[in-house]
Amino acid sequence: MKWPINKSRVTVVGSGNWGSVAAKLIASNTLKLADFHDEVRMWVYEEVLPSGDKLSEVINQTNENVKYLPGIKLGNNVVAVPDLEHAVRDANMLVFVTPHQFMEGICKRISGKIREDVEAISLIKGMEVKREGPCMISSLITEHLGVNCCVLMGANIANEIAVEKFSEATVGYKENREIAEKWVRLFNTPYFMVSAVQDVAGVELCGTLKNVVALAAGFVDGLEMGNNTKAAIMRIGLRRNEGLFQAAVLILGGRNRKCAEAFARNGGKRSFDELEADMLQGQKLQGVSTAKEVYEVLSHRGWLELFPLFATVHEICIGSLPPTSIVEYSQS
Ligand SMILES: NC(=O)c1ccc[n+]([C@@H]2O[C@H](COP(=O)([O-])OP(=O)(O)OC[C@H]3O[C@@H](n4cnc5c(N)ncnc54)[C@H](O)[C@@H]3O)[C@@H](O)[C@H]2O)c1
Ligand SMILES: O=P(O)(O)OC[C@H](O)CO
Repeated sequence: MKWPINKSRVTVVGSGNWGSVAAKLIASNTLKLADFHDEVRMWVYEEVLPSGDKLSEVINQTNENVKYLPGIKLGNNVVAVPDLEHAVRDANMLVFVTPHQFMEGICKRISGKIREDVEAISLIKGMEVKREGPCMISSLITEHLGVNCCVLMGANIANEIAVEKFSEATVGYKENREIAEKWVRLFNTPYFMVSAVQDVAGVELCGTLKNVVALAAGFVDGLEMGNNTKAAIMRIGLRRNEGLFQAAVLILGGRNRKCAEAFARNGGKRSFDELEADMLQGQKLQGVSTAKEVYEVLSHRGWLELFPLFATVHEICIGSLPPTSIVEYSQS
């Protein structure tokens, strides 16, 4: 039998809720695609479980991420690796899917320790704000690692994709259509339909800002204002950017919305840190820090009045405004 000489090796950097589902999707495809090695390494930020066992060892024994995706088999070709450098060193396709606040540290740790021919993709929603301005996570990866970085975003709640309910996502790429199509083949399944567009910034921004919109929706739910109010808040707040966010606002079933609902129900008396710790069992909220980052960018540029929804969400999150402001500002 003749094997292709240049088979690609994939490593998933991250093993939370979406990271584990991404590994499952990819592993189902590498078994079928002749130009990929079957094995998919998944970097695990090591944790000791209440049983005293190490998470990475339990994943390899049970083929399940018992903490972040319990009850779902990842595929026998997924190998959990707790050593970050070991996880990435042989891969030429790196899939980044950690909470965004950890990415800069991860990039610094692996800089100079990856193959020269690496192609990267980010599934991460978030941004870093520097003195020079905002930096989306795909740009952060490119800057630190010197690699091309696509993005994959969509109306994707990981737990639903894990049980193979139909959904879709978009790969955003800069120039190389061939690479984008390779990523599409790696992720696409009958229940996860992936397409590609030549627009990294648009795809990544929609995915990222959706988490702030989801907080606004959660505040309205917590105030028990109903669906009409929720739709009105979205439309008024985003009127200048309606088209951009039409798809994003549909994704309201996730963790950001849920925690924001609890925050508003408690009248803002319990912080998001507390709610995250109580409600998410180690999973991380991205919307609250994204709201802060977006606020800093808007404030720096003098654009706060142009994006009242984003500004109000941040001020509610930090306790400068009560949750009811999400409705009041729209009425003014
Ligand atoms: N979960 C979803 O439905 C979903 C869907 C689409 C996109 N996303 C995005 O994917 C990204 C990753 O989210 P997730 O759901 O896979 O993660 P998660 O919130 O479920 O899990 C948190 C992860 O962070 C790890 N972690 C904790 N402390 C760490 C540290 N100091 N350094 C490095 N890692 C640490 C944990 O081990 C765990 O793997 C986020 O940007 C999120 O917005 C999530
Ligand atoms: O659970 P959330 O709120 O982080 O949302 C999950 C994804 O970002 C939805 O696309």
